[in-house]
Amino acid sequence: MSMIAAFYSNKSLLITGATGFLGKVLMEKLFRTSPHLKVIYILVRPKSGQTLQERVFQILNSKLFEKVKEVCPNVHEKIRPISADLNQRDFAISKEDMQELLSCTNIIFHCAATVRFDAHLREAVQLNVTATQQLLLMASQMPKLEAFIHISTAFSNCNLSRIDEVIYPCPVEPRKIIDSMEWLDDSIIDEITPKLIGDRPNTYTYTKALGEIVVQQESGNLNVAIVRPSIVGATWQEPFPGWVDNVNGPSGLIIATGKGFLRSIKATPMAVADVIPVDTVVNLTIAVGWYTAVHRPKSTLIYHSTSGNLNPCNWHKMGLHVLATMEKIPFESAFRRPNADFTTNNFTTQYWNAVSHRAPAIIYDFYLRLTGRKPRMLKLMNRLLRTISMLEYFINHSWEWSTNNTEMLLSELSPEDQRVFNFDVRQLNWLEYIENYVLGVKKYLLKEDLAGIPKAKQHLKRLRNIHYLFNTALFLIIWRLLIARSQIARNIWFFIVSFCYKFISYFRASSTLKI
Ligand SMILES: CCCCCCCCCCCCCCCCCCCCCCCCCC(=O)SCCNC(=O)CCNC(=O)[C@H](O)C(C)(C)COP(=O)(O)OP(=O)(O)OC[C@H]1O[C@@H](n2cnc3c(N)ncnc32)[C@H](O)[C@@H]1OP(=O)(O)O
Ligand SMILES: NC(=O)C1=CN([C@@H]2O[C@H](COP(=O)(O)OP(=O)(O)OC[C@H]3O[C@@H](n4cnc5c(N)ncnc54)[C@H](OP(=O)(O)O)[C@@H]3O)[C@@H](O)[C@H]2O)C=CC1
Repeated sequence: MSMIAAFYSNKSLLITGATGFLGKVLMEKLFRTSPHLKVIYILVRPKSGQTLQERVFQILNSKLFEKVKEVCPNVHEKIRPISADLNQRDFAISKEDMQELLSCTNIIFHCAATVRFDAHLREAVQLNVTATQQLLLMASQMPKLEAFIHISTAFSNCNLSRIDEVIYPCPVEPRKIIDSMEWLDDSIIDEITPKLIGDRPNTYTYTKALGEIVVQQESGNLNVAIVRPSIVGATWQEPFPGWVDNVNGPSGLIIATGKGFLRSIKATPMAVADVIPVDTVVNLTIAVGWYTAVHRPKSTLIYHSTSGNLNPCNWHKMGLHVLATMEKIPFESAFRRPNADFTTNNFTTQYWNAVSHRAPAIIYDFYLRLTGRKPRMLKLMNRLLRTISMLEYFINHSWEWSTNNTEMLLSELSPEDQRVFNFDVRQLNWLEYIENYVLGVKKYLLKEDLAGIPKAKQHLKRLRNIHYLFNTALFLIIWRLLIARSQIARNIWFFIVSFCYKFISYFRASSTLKI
């Protein structure tokens, strides 16, 4: 019997960010391994015209939750959605709901955040710092609370190259930042943002670092722990391999590559691709919840959920595996054949952006115009290039994360728990993982049917022929123009033609002699 699973039985949990990528996998695993847990409260906001109930219904009826329904048929009774907006005072939770949360919650998993790299500092501070502070305040009024688990990111201190499982200070105290956001206007915030974030690449990593300091400073007597995942990717094993449902991190780039939009990207090929499967992060998080509640460590422990120091894979290897898988399992209706490469300096990046990204988009838009349709490819390409420019920082640096606490926790688990809540990334086979990832992107994100693979292959063959035809035509046109304008080109042309003529004559003569 798993000790961790037994621990969560009869517990009331509170999860923020449960509708997000990580939150959903966390809920799924908790229900599947501890079907006797009492209730999971989730803080949800109405979104895209959907009520809370509709959002929960959609999650429970998704493919991800299929296995849960087998072991926990009354799962819908055990999820209690609470209307909340983490941007509002007291999260805009009703008095009755607040009362219930305060009196019943045993464990909190705080996953909600804005993960956008371009979020305005005010918005990022509100969600990643102020909301964390408010949640800690709520937690301090929960008499039954046993543990508070905060999900941060391994990149919160990405301005350092070696990162230990400790909280690093920031020059300006989070409380001062929170205060200033209340009275500074947007234009001044815009002006001071670069100075505040310093050598971090965006407001996301900066505010996640502030969030950690808030956890450290304001947790009082609570049992608190922080989990820091690196780049979270599709599931490795559970509930099934390759599940993913958003375009963040590598997933969007896998789509852009498979559909033939992305042809080159500035990267350091030998830099570590610190991708970590979402189920590995979730297993660690659940184990951390158990350990923090049961063993009550004296200080706030930080756990790195990273792959680089235990089972490294670099971008070159990852890129090759992605492309090789796309040969076998192509995506449908590709714009061009998937054939991406890494560039290593700004000049070649700009060159390939012009030649391989913008030029084909302009040509395609011209074709759309000719056929009476609305041009859209250049706009799409520019958005993709903007997205890539924001991700580039993470594929051009390497970090070394220590994982002492994570390894300590693994050694504390019983063999059964090590199996059920496996977060030992050393067992990950990258080749297999990437194949499943690409397949998962195709099935769960793009919703493409595997029966369409032969047609997709046919389409790629057609694209290859168009590519050859286009290149040959382009070569002939350029050559023709050169011959018309340059004596040197004409001389080269006559030299090649006479050489070929002589070669054929010689070949003919020698074959006649043999007879
Ligand atoms: C020799 C061999 C060679 C072989 C070579 C082979 C080469 C090829 C192999 C290729 C594969 C190898 C793997 C390489 C992976 C590298 C990944 C590194 C990730 C590092 C990540 C993170 C570390 C930190 C981890 C954390 O701790 S945090 C979690 C991560 N957080 C994020 O990843 C948020 C990012 N995103 C945003 O910050 C917003 O998305 C924003 C960008 C502002 C746009 O924002 P905006 O333009 O306003 O609008 P959106 O609606 O958001 O999106 C607008 C449009 O862009 C699309 N799109 C959004 N995203 C992405 C995305 N990723 N990739 C692509 N498209 C995306 C979206 O589909 C929409 O398309 P559309 O609808 O227009 O068609
Ligand atoms: N994905 C990754 O690569 C990594 C993620 N992390 C961390 O993991 C955690 C989860 O990330 P992930 O699941 O990928 O992110 P998602 O963007 O998928 O999920 C974010 C969650 O936060 C919720 N949320 C956002 N704003 C509000 C709000 N105002 N009120 C209530 N809820 C809100 C979202 O709700 P809604 O559905 O309503 O938008 C959603 O449930 C984050 O803390 C992130 O920093 C760390 C490292 C890497």
